[in-house]
Amino acid sequence: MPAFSTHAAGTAVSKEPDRLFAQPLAQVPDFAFNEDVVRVFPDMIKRSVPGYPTIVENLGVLAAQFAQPDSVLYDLGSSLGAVTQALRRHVRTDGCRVIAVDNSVAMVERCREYLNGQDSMFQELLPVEVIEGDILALKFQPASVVALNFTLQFIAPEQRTALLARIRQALVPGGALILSEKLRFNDPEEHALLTDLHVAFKRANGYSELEIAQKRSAIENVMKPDSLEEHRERLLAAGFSKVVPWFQCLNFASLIALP
Ligand SMILES: C[S@@+](CC[C@H](N)C(=O)[O-])C[C@H]1O[C@@H](n2cnc3c(N)ncnc32)[C@H](O)[C@@H]1O
Ligand SMILES: O=C(O)C(=O)C[C@]1(C(=O)O)C=C[C@@H](O)C=C1
Repeated sequence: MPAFSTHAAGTAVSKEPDRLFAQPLAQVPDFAFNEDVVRVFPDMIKRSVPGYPTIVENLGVLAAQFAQPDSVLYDLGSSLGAVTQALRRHVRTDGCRVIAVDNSVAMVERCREYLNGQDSMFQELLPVEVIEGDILALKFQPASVVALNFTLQFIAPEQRTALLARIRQALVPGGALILSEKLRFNDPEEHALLTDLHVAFKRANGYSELEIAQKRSAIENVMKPDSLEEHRERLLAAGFSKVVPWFQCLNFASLIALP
C-alpha cells in the first residue's frame, strides 16, 4: 500500500490510518493537535467529519467569488493546509496571497512540507505564508476571504465573539468569512438523531465502538460546538450583516458570513 494519498487539491499527504483510540486507555487524555494526531490527521478528519472533502474543495470555489484584488486570504487553524491548497488552486484574483495560521508546531511543520510539494506540482499558485501562532493574537491585514474550517469550536466560547469582530473589521467590501463547524442542536430529539447518525457514519468508516467512545471523551473538554442559532446571533453581534448556510451533512455545517 502506498504511504501517501492525495489532498482534494492533488498533492501527496500522509495516508497513515487513524488508530489513536483503538486500544483501551486507562485514562483518555484531552485531545491535542500533537505529532501523533498530525501523522494520521488526513485519515482522521475524512473519516470523522461528514462532507469534509466536499467542504474543502468548494471552499476554493466560494473563495474565488469573494476574493478581491490585492488582499489577503486567511486560513485560520490551517492544520495541514488542505484549505490553503484549495484556495491556491482556485483563486486567480490579482495580488491575492494566502496566510495560513496554526498554533500547533507539529501541524505547521508538516503543512509547510505539503505546500512545498504543491509548489513543485502546480504552476501559477497564489503565494503563501504559514505562520505558527495563536489566531487570538493575530494582527489582521485587509482580507477578502477568511476561512475558519472546524477551528472556532476549539476556541474558548467566551473569546469567540471578539475574534469574529476582529475578522469582521479586517474584511474588505465584497469579502466573506467562511465558517465550518460541528453543530449541536437545541431540540433534544434533533440533537440525539443527528448524533446517532454521526456515530453511524464513523462506524461505517471503520471506527469501533471503543474508538468512537474514547475519541468522544478526548474531545469533550476541548471542543465546544454551538447551535446554528448561536452562530447566527454571534456573527450578527460581531458586525456581520448576513449569514447564509451553504452546506450541511448530519451535524456538520458550513456558513458564509458577509461583512
Ligand atoms: C480541526 S483542525 C482544522 C482543520 C483544517 N482547517 C482543515 O480544514 O483541514 C483545528 C486546528 O486549529 C488549530 N487551532 C486551535 N486553536 C488555535 C488557536 N488559538 N490559534 C491557532 N490555531 C489554533 C489546531 O492546532 C488545529 O490544527
Ligand atoms: O466530532 C468528532 O468526533 C470529530 O472527530 C470532529 C473533529 C472536528 O470536527 O474537528 C474533531 C477533532 C479532529 O480534528 C477531527 C474531527
